[in-house]
This record gives sequence, structure tokens and C-alpha cells, in this order.
Amino acid sequence: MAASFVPRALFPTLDSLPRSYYLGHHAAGLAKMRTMLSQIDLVIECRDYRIPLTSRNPMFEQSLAGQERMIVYTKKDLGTVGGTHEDSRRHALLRHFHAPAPVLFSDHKSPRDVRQILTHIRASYEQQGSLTGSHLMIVGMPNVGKSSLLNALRREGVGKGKVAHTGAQPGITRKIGTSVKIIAPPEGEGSGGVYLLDTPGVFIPYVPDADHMLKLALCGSVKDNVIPPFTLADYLLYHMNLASPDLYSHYHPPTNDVMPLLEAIARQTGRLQKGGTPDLEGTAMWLVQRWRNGHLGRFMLDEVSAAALEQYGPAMDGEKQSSVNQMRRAGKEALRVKAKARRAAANGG
Ligand SMILES: Nc1nc2c(ncn2[C@@H]2O[C@H](COP(=O)(O)OP(=O)(O)OP(=O)(O)O)[C@@H](O)[C@H]2O)c(=O)[nH]1
Repeated sequence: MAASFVPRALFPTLDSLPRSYYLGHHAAGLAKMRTMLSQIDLVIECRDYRIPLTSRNPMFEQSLAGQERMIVYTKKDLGTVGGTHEDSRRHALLRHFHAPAPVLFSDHKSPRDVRQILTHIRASYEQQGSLTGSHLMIVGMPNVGKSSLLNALRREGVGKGKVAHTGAQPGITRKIGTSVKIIAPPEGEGSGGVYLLDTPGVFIPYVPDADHMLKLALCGSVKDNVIPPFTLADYLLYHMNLASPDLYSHYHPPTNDVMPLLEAIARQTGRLQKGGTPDLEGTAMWLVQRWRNGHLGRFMLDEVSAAALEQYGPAMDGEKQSSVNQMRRAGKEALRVKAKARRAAANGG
């Protein structure tokens, strides 16, 4: 690495970025989730490990108040190389932060991680002693890995294959599905067992500022057409430089300028348009996708420290409360628009 290279300490504030992100079906999903909570014994709340703070949603937390829940930090493998002292420190802080709710960390491809989650689920089920079985709901931001976890729990729990669709774009799970069995009833008992319900990405990301929006977009919780590809690639470059410019040294020497990096990658990987000009936009999305798949470094986007968690503490300040109200209003408006469109379609336009 060039000794003189100094990474940007801050990413420039981008006032033009959209700060709210809203999908109509989220509102309907959230409303439906609320009506179903009374039949749910345990909520499994998935959060993206790389953004433990940014993935918070006060509105969602309000809806779950008083519900027994378990927090699962998904995509652990993308935020860390694993097994370091730093990981243990971070895990301890997050466990303390969410107490008394149990906190687990998962890579959906790790049978060990999935079995640990199953052990907690089983303990909760046995404690309830329900004869009719235990009903769980899995919730979390779009694209956080809910369906992958559901499939993994089912695979490890009852040895059955994939039921829920997974995908690299947010919003794959659109309808609240039926429940699937993940733990069989005890031997000799016909009824019982543990059933898990998949929900759509009802955990609408809470986006108070551009930095939140960029992190959510980089992690794939916001559709890729919301943030311009160059902005997203530049934001990734900013984080790669903070982690280590060696991450892209194969393509370019350390730089704070994303365009020459994209051009170098486009040429080296053959991403060229007619006439041989580099396809910079396509390369920007390819770069982001490479990172999302763990090929350009595994690092956190949120710094997890006691002070940062304190700042994000459970108390909701005025600003957050007003954001919750805004989201509620946006939700109601989206439902009104949808209902109007349906009425218009029923009346023949
Ligand atoms: N590396 C890694 N990738 C994961 C993990 N969990 C999920 N993914 C990937 O993340 C993407 C989204 O996963 P899904 O399970 O479809 O996410 P979802 O929360 O059900 O998505 P929505 O349907 O949009 O709400 C897929 O490409 C998965 O392969 C994980 O633990 N590690």
C-alpha cells in the first residue's frame, strides 16, 4: 500500500439522496403481523450483522413490545473473518444491549450456527409445555436473510428441503406464508412441535439520514434503483479504504476516486460497451455485488461500541418518535392509494 495514501475520514453529505424508502406491501405486512402476534409464542427478529445499529426500527420495536423474542444477527460471515477477540467483544456488547432477549449470530450455511438457534427455540418450546405446539414468527428487514434462515432451520430441524424463496434483491417474500414445521413433536405425541411463519420484509428500514440510507442500500435492504450505482460504489470504496485499500489492489492502487477504479476494473474484467468504452455503471453494480457476496473484504459498516449503543438506546427521543409518525402516515397513505387504484380498476378504470 502506498505509504502516503490517506483514506477519507468522512463520506461527503449528499443532500440529494432520498431519505425515505417505502414499499407499499410493507405497511400491509406490518398491519397483518400485528393482528397475528397474539397467536405467536416467540418472534425471531433477524438483523444484518454488518449494521446492528442502522438496522434498528423503532416502529417495529414498538409493535413487538411485550412479545417474547430472540434476536438473530444474520450474515455474520460477511461482517467478520470470525473468531477474533474483536468479534467476542462486539458479541458481548450486543448481547448486553438486547438483554433479556437471547442474541445469536448466524451464517446460514453454518450448521453449527443453525443448530444453536434451534437449541434456543427448543428450550423456549419446552418451557411453554404447549400440547398444541409452538408458533414462531420470523421478521426482519427486506433481504436480511429471513427465508434463508427459515430454510436452514427446517433443514437442520426436520431434515426437509427448501420451502421459502430466497433472492439477492429485497422484497422477494411478498406474502405472509403458511407455517412450516422446524421441530417435530416429541416421540409418541401426534400433536405439538414447532412451526415457523415467514413474513415479508415488514421491518421497514428506518432512514433518518443519508448515511443510514447508504448503509442499508449497500447491504441490499433497499432496491438497487433507489441509489445511483456510482454513489453506492463510491460509498463502498470509502468503507474499503477504511478497512484496507489492499482489498482492491488487484485492480488499482489506493484511491479515493471511484471513477478510475471502476474504469480499471471494467477494462480488466472485460466490461466494455460497443466501441470498447468501459461500462462504468455495470461495473459499479458488479463491485457492490462482489462485496455483498463477501469477495471484497468482510467488515462491519456500523462501529459497535458501548457509547454508540448507548446513543441508540431503547428510549425514543423526539426526532425518532416523529420519524415513527412519518412512517405511519406514509403507510396509511400507501394503503389509501392502493385501495383507490383497486376501486378504479374494479370500476373499469
Ligand atoms: N453470506 C451470507 N448470505 C446470506 C445469509 N443469509 C442470507 N444470505 C443471502 O442474502 C440474500 C437474501 O436472503 P433471503 O433469505 O432471500 O432474505 P429475506 O429476508 O427472506 O428477503 P425478503 O424476501 O426480501 O424479505 C440471498 O442472496 C441469500 O443467499 C448469510 O448468513 N450469509
